[in-house]
Amino acid sequence: MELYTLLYAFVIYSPALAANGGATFIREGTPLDFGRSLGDGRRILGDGKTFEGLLLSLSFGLTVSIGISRFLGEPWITKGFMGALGAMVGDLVGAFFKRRMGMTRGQRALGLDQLDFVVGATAFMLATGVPLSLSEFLFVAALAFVLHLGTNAVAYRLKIKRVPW
Ligand SMILES: CC(C)=CCC/C(C)=C/CC/C(C)=C/CC/C(C)=C/COC[C@@H](COP(=O)(O)O)OC/C=C(\C)CC/C=C(\C)CC/C=C(\C)CCC=C(C)C
Ligand SMILES: Nc1ccn([C@@H]2O[C@H](COP(=O)(O)OP(=O)(O)OP(=O)(O)O)[C@@H](O)[C@H]2O)c(=O)n1
Ligand SMILES: [Mg+2]
Repeated sequence: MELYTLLYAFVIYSPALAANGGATFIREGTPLDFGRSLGDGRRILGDGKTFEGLLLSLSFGLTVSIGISRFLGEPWITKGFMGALGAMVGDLVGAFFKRRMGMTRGQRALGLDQLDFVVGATAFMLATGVPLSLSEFLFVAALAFVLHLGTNAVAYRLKIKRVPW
């Protein structure tokens, strides 16, 4: 794949990446599941998924979308935002499965933690009519996996994240 294609893939996923990073700045907030549990006795989503985190992440995602739209054209405000929204929905689906598997908030789920938001962003961007190739997806997934390990270790040291993963 050409370098240009890789750069393009990174740019169109950047609202989603920024959204996922943005939520981390909220350490406590109103849980999206309002503290409710399912029949299995476990929380629907848990305390790590809040209204405040969702709002902040979408604001970051929108800001970056507006930024990339200056180069890619106005439709990217919507397309980028859909990527950010998809990332956060993917993160919620990931948390839902973690709770169903009996994992507590912040417990490590290698693979799921790094890729839930990339899968969500991809699904939402495809639904918005963004043509994504498998190689672009695989590139961004691999990049997000490595970046996620790095950013989270740094975010933990800066006391932004509770756990280093
Ligand atoms: C390649 C290796 C091994 C290391 C790379 C090290 C690296 C990239 C360091 C960057 C360090 C940095 C600037 C850290 C700041 C700490 C921080 C704010 C981290 C936020 O990200 C945490 C993480 C949360 O994920 P989780 O909730 O699922 O656990 O988000 C992961 C995000 C990504 C993998 C996407 C890439 C993110 C970034 C490059 C930085 C974070 C982006 C923002 C804060 C958004 C900025 C947006 C605006 C509008 C200014
Ligand atoms: N919708 C969201 C997503 C994230 N966060 C904040 O960002 C932190 C890091 O997000 P993430 O790593 O995705 O959550 P975890 O703490 O790992 O929780 P879970 O096990 O539910 O994924 C969360 O703890 C929470 O403080 C939030 O407030 N609202
Ligand atoms: Mg997550």
